[in-house]
Amino acid sequence: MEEIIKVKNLSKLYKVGDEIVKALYEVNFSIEKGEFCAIVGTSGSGKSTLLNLLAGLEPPTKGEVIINKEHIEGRTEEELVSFRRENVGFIFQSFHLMSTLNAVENIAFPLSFMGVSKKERMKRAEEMLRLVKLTKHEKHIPTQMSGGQQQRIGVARALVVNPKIIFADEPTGNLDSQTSKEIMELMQRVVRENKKTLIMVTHDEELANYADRVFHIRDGRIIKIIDHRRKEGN
Ligand SMILES: Nc1ncnc2c1ncn2[C@@H]1O[C@H](COP(=O)(O)OP(=O)(O)OP(=O)(O)O)[C@@H](O)[C@H]1O
Repeated sequence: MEEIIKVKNLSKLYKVGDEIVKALYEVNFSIEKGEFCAIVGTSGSGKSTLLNLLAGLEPPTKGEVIINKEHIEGRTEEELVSFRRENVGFIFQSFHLMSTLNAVENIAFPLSFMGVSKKERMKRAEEMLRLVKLTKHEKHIPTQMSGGQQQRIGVARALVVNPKIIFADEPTGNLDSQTSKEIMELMQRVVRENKKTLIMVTHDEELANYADRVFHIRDGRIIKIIDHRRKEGN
């Protein structure tokens, strides 16, 4: 199995007044290509901090983040911008769709920064629209779609750039429980079919169980890792 993410002794400390907050403290793990991993914990446990360090959105205080055999800690902001563009897709809690663009244009949007021709952008966006089963809503702008449909567009948009890793921070935080399950099933399916690696942050243990492995985090430390793959005999 190919290792896509490895972290070694990863820590993020914040100084607040005279106090040092250990948002993340000496964390070690690795993730294989094609895994769907959930990071679960209560508010303030360090989930978003971990996601931000893995995605190269923030530098660690100490330790190593190795993505696809390359160290990303210690890189300049400019280098991180191109690292993210080439390797990473994001799915957000509040969807972050462009209100004036329709469904297919929203999906195509990230490709406009990558020198892809308009014809090719639309072709790839249409493929993603089919993947998330929203072809009938191609021309709908975000306000003409439900929350669940908007997040399916969010999933398609994250995939259109063909990233190695997709990060999702509370992707169903704004959705009802039934729609949340549908989005989890969609993410599980597209990750499997497209052999993508997905790292999702959630405070919801039930939704976390859709993942192959669940990392439980408390006070900035990983306290246990539940592996569902073993149960299935894989
Ligand atoms: N910029 C910052 N300055 C100081 N402390 C911070 C900063 N960012 C996060 N923290 C602290 O680090 C700890 C972990 O925060 P983090 O945002 O990672 O938690 P979380 O598990 O994602 O929480 P939530 O579910 O509420 O988003 C918390 O104690 C938080 O107060």
